[in-house]
Amino acid sequence: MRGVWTTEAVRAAEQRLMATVPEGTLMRRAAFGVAGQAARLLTEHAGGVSGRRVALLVGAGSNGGDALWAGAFLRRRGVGVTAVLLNPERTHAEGLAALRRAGGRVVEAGSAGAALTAADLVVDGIVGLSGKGPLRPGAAELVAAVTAPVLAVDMPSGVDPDTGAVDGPAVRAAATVTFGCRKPVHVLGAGAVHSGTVHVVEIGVERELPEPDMVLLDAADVGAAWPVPGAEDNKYRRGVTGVAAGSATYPGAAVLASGAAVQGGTGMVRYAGTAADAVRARWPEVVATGSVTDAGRVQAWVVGPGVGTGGAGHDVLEHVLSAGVPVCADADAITLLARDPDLWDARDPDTPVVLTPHEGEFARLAGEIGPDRVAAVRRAAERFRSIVLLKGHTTVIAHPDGRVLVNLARSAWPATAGSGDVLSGLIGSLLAAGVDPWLAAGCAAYVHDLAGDLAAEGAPIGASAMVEAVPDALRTVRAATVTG
Ligand SMILES: NC(=O)C1=CN([C@@H]2O[C@H](COP(=O)(O)OP(=O)(O)OC[C@H]3O[C@@H](n4cnc5c(N)ncnc54)[C@H](OP(=O)(O)O)[C@@H]3O)[C@@H](O)[C@H]2O)[C@@H](O)CC1
Ligand SMILES: Nc1ncnc2c1ncn2[C@@H]1O[C@H](COP(=O)(O)OP(=O)(O)O)[C@@H](O)[C@H]1O
Ligand SMILES: [K+]
Repeated sequence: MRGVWTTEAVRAAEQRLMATVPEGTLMRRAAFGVAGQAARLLTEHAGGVSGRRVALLVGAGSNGGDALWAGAFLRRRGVGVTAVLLNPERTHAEGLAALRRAGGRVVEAGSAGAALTAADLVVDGIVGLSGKGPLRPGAAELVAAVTAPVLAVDMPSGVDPDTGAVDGPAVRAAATVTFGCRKPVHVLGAGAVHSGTVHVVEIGVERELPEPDMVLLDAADVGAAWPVPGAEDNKYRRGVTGVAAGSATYPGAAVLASGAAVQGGTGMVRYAGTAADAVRARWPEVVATGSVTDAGRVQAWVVGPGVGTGGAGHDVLEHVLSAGVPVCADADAITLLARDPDLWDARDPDTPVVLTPHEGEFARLAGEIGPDRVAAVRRAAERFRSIVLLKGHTTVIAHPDGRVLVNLARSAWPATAGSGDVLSGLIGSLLAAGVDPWLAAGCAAYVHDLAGDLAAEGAPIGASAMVEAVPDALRTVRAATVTG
């Protein structure tokens, strides 16, 4: 697992560390990391390092200081460096002196045109963790004139450091070098996209950090958590997943959710609903009945996709919530819970529930998300005493105790109709096997995204192709467990 820490936690850790090392040490370590990545990007985009040109956009604080020191290190490797000062009176003095000593040029924002046009790479040292709001007009004008790839120092300027929200002009980086650990800006919403490829440079601060505020799963974590049957297992011990999804109008939702549960490795899928024929036709291994009351015993239910929001859907949801086994409630089940909160009374308080809304369903259930997605999902998890998984390019999964797991999509190919049904089937499969519901949601989101990426291979796909690719995705994460 990789942690993500808020700026507040990073600053506190930085203060503790600063008391133990000589002044300027952390900045030089940070800048050395920036210079290394700058050299790598110059090689990639301009075919070499020596003789290439770099422009530094330098703001008023330590972020600008990092950029200036990085410029000084790049000078030693023969790079032509020009610093563009956005706020000359408040420029980091030691960093500026270091760059000048190393032979760097310095210009003010008004005369930056030539340096920006000639640059093979631009380093964004405008603003870092103290950033508030979008780029101010002077900085925005300079950034708009950039055509070369941008390397962001610590974070892309103009993005909110703690929410990743972009609310106006902001830097779009090819890569970001950050220090000690990832911060929310690197993994949430638009911030994740604006950060480009994120490189974490150790500067010592990482040793001072408390428990992370959010976590990201690695392939090896997912591989280790995904159940593997042992010699003692049989289909029942592996867990039986009930799927209450689909209808005569939407049989596809039933086929996709059931198929994903099969491919996710559950011992048996029991389908209950009016799309039984369609499910049997595509997945003969599924035991299908017409109603949840005839379904037989299951260890977890997936409920909602395509069941409709009328009386029949309402009754199905009520039955499933009162069954005393973990439930993944998706799609129409969420709309039903939003419309009729009394449905919650059917749930035994100890029954784990995983809610998997997309943004529209989330708004219906818990109100507008607002710019701070993590805070909104945390509030909803606490309010509904459920795991809440908010879908999107960044999937945010909160536990009622405040823990948050984040999954960053590899691509947007999974944004296709029926894709959510696949996710709910995978979650059901893990819940039936007894995997902790918060981890189950995180692992399913990871495998769902990976299956989408493997199926797509750079071309559009439908949700059925994602179901087909689940075994490949599971082989990939299991291989990472063995090798990692
Ligand atoms: N954490 C660590 O361990 C280490 C951290 N280090 C580095 O320190 C950085 C944090 O530095 P920092 O606190 O000096 O402030 P920083 O982010 O440079 O902002 C400067 C000023 O910009 C302004 N400003 C605000 N918003 C703006 C906007 N939208 N558009 C334009 N300007 C805006 C605002 O000034 P204002 O004009 O509002 O008074 C603000 O005070 C951190 O990101 C990392 O790079 C490393 O050196 C070592 C280890
Ligand atoms: N921009 C995106 N990038 C990556 N994945 C996305 C993006 N938008 C949506 N997704 C994923 O696609 C799936 C869509 O789910 P949902 O909206 O419920 O679809 P449906 O109801 O049609 O099945 C979710 O798993 C979501 O995380
Ligand atoms: K920056």
